[in-house]
Amino acid sequence: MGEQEVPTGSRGKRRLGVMGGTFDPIHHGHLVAASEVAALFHLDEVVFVPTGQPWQKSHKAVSAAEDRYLMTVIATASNPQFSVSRIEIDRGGPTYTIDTLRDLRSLNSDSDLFFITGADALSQILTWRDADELFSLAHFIGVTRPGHDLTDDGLPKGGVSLVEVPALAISSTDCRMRVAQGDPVWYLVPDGVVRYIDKRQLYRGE
Ligand SMILES: Nc1ncnc2c1ncn2[C@@H]1O[C@H](COP(=O)(O)OP(=O)(O)OP(=O)(O)O)[C@@H](O)[C@H]1O
Ligand SMILES: O=C(O)c1ccc[n+]([C@@H]2O[C@H](COP(=O)([O-])O)[C@@H](O)[C@H]2O)c1
Repeated sequence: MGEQEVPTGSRGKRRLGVMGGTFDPIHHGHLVAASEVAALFHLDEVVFVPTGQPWQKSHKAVSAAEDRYLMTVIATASNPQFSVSRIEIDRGGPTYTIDTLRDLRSLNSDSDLFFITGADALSQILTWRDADELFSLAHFIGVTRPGHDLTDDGLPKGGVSLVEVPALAISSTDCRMRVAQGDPVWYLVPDGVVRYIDKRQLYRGE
């Protein structure tokens, strides 16, 4: 991965990062990725957007949107640069990033959008709805993730930046399995999320 130039964006515009995910549960891999990209790309804010109905995960059980939303709020509450949007949860129906970017553009006409994805998600992006149009609405930033190759092969030139972030071999799947087996998730997810999982008895029967 070569050194990437940081896109300057439009003069005078806010720089709004968008971190989309199922967040079932949110973990430190998500938070470190967002924090690193915010610093490297001089973002004013990163909005975390929990998916409503992730259509490519429809064969899997996904926790209630309100639980995933609240865990995301708990995990991000202490960082003044981070916020959480209900836009995908409240829209209803299958979640498409193209709809989210269109909505965020009209709600934030003063901002350039930077969509943050891990290497695994970036490699699937051409399977997303209206993939061609995604790159005209936001600049995409792919981040390294252990076990996945980070590449922009086949993606529009100038539409994507690739960045290395501290490697955290954490996945939501692994966190859910650990809870199901009675193993700790302390320090993989924020403390408040450990408490929330316990309080709501999430992932116990999986
Ligand atoms: N450890 C990590 N390092 C870097 N990026 C990550 C990491 N974990 C997740 N991401 C990225 O965060 C976004 C949201 O991921 P998601 O909520 O699906 O978490 P996940 O750990 O991949 O979940 P699951 O194991 O349930 O598939 C995706 O773009 C994903 O690539
Ligand atoms: O738009 C699509 O068709 C699409 C298909 C799969 C995933 N996404 C988005 O990619 C992000 C990561 O998704 P996931 O399933 O890995 O949590 C999240 O914001 C999803 O809404 C988007």
